[in-house]
Amino acid sequence: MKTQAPGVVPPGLSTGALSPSSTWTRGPIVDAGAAGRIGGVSDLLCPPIGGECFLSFPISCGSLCLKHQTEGAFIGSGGTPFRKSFEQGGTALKKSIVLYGSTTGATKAVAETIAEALQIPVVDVAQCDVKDLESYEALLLGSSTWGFGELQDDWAAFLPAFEKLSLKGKKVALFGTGDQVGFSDTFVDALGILYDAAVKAGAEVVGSCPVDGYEGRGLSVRDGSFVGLPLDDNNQSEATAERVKGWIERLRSEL
Ligand SMILES: Cc1cc2nc3c(=O)[nH]c(=O)nc-3n(C[C@H](O)[C@H](O)[C@H](O)COP(=O)(O)O)c2cc1C
Repeated sequence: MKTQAPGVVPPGLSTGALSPSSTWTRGPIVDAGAAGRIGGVSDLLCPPIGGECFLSFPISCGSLCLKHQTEGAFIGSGGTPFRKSFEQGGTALKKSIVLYGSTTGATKAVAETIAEALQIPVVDVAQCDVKDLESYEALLLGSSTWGFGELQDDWAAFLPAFEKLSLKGKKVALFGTGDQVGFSDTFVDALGILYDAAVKAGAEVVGSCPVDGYEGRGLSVRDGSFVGLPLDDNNQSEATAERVKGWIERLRSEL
């Protein structure tokens, strides 16, 4: 860790109930990925240590860490408080990767958005060596659905190798794009296929979504919820950005 000279909270950032100038000092610069990312723009780096808490947020020149002497302090951006993350003890995001299959680019675009927001690698399943997945603690799997309820082609080719993995102790989150009007009975069925494969391999699947707001149903609905994040750029493109954003925020606490 490198340490910086004392400073103040950069302008434009809210420190909640705390004064940005009187009590905050600029702390060490930390590799945010190594320290763990928790929520929104700000990242809580670790739980209180010796009565201090350490918080960071990405800014254009990197990740700046602020140190405050008061337990329970929080910092946020855009009005989002991070006290909740703080109270949860600052769990770091597991070592995660996004793996996607996409034929016309819709799922690829979502995969890249998710990977960028979580600052984790993203790989096209068509280019993936299954051995490369073993070192990850969490896999975010994306696939579109083709035919009538079939996995995207590259995913279909990869599935036999994927099914041989042991995913015991690992977490899996699923997302996918589909068309709930043209294919109302097989809407995002790929999520259901990947869900079954992940559960069979011993993974814990997180990131389910309520069915509210969707007309399509199919294999991806279990116990009244989608097993992952369903997206429909064919009919509800205006909802995609918000759905992705909300899902990412929930995932941060589930991964
Ligand atoms: C021939 C064809 C079959 C499709 N079958 C389904 C389907 O069964 N279920 C579904 O939800 N979407 C289905 N879709 C819609 C695609 O999954 C959707 O357009 C998706 O966003 C494509 O994503 P990609 O570009 O990442 O492959 C189908 C589309 C086509 C053209």
